Amino acid sequence: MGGKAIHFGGGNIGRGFVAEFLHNSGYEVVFVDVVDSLIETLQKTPSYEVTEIGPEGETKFTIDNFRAINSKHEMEKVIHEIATADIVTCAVGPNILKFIAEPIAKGIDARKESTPLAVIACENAIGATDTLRGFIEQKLSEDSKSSIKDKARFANSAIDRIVPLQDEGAGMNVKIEKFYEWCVESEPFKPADPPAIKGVHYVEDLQPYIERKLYTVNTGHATAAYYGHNRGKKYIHEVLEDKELHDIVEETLKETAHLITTKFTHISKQEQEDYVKAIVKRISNPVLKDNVERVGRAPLRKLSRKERFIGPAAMLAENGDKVECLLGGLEMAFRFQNVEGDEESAELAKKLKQMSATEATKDITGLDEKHPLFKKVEEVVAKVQKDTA
Ligand SMILES: NC(=O)c1ccc[n+]([C@@H]2O[C@H](COP(=O)([O-])OP(=O)(O)OC[C@H]3O[C@@H](n4cnc5c(N)ncnc54)[C@H](O)[C@@H]3O)[C@@H](O)[C@H]2O)c1
Ligand SMILES: O=P(O)(O)OC[C@@H](O)[C@@H](O)[C@H](O)[C@H](O)CO
Repeated sequence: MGGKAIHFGGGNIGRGFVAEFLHNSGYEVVFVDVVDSLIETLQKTPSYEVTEIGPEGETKFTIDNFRAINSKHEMEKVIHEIATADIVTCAVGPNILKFIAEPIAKGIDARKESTPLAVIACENAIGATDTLRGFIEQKLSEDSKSSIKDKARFANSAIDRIVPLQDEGAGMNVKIEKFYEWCVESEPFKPADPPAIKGVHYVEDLQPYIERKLYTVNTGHATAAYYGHNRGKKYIHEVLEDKELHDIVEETLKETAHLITTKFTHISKQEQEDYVKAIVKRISNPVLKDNVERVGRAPLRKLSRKERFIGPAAMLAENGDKVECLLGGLEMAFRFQNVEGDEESAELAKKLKQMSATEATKDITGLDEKHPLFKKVEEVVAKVQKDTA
């Protein structure tokens, strides 16, 4: 075990989850970020603490054996590190993948290692590594493209662990829930073994894992966040303490549970019910103090075609199944406008002002006008537009 892992994004999930696992598996972690203060602090800090909060109390881990590079100022260094690394991971947000592709491509071009680089994107999105790969391929030399299997292997992943915003003054330390699930595709590494990262669950077929995660954990979370924001709640656990909103979250997850158990027939109704129960318990945890604005952040991304509302609702509507609760959460997501510090929420407000309901539905959700869900979503958009005019 051991080796070197380059991790893009020294934020919450990066420091708190991905780096913890890589560190505990013997890898030296090189953080790459664009925030000067973050990189400077990491460079001055020999170690930081990850505190896992579970039902039986807290467990602390010390993370050391890391370095940090600012890609805004030292791109050549980043490229050199990638050329000599074993693994590249990232947790930067799905919209940032296009910006980190160039140094990865140049690092792959410069590789002389006999083993391929493992590239694993750790974002809340379906096929995030494939998306990153697409951007990387646009920047790769023809030589690397023709021998890509020898130079890099790309595996999608599904990553689940709640890392809330950290307390002011916490420095680099991260408070995190004890529960975790990190599933990674095994197929792309064959015939070699996948990277030895303790705690990673390698799977042949990631689709059921990522869809179940996004359309249960994140659909439930987002429903709570958008209703909560609308009702003036500060934290997710406060939303779940409200009986009416608690029921709304549970009813919404019955709709997505129907989709999951009919689409992936190896997941039984009982198994999905237990999964939902565990998730409602996780997001109700008051110790996490997870802000509704963090969970609702970037509403345009969350309202897009494969995301937590439109993704499951579209598939359910195609089968003529019930989507009313998902539409309720969707309405609240459309109402998440002009939230301080959230650029997408301002852009959402602008789009809803400037476009007709039909145009806004097409533009924001990516739904085709002929799709069986389209009219229902268009009605929601028109209603929000009328109320917020
Ligand atoms: N926090 C969670 O509970 C959680 C759980 C699972 C998955 N995720 C996913 O992980 C990703 C990151 O989430 P987070 O909560 O850690 O966010 P975060 O904002 O705490 O961290 C993102 C980091 O990426 C950095 N970054 C931005 N642009 C960059 C660039 N061009 N190069 C390098 N770094 C760059 C930011 O400066 C920041 O430090 C998201 O896709 C999120 O959906 C988060
Ligand atoms: O990270 P986002 O913005 O896609 O979604 C916000 C939260 O739902 C998310 O970060 C969860 O905490 C996480 O996905 C739990 O595994």
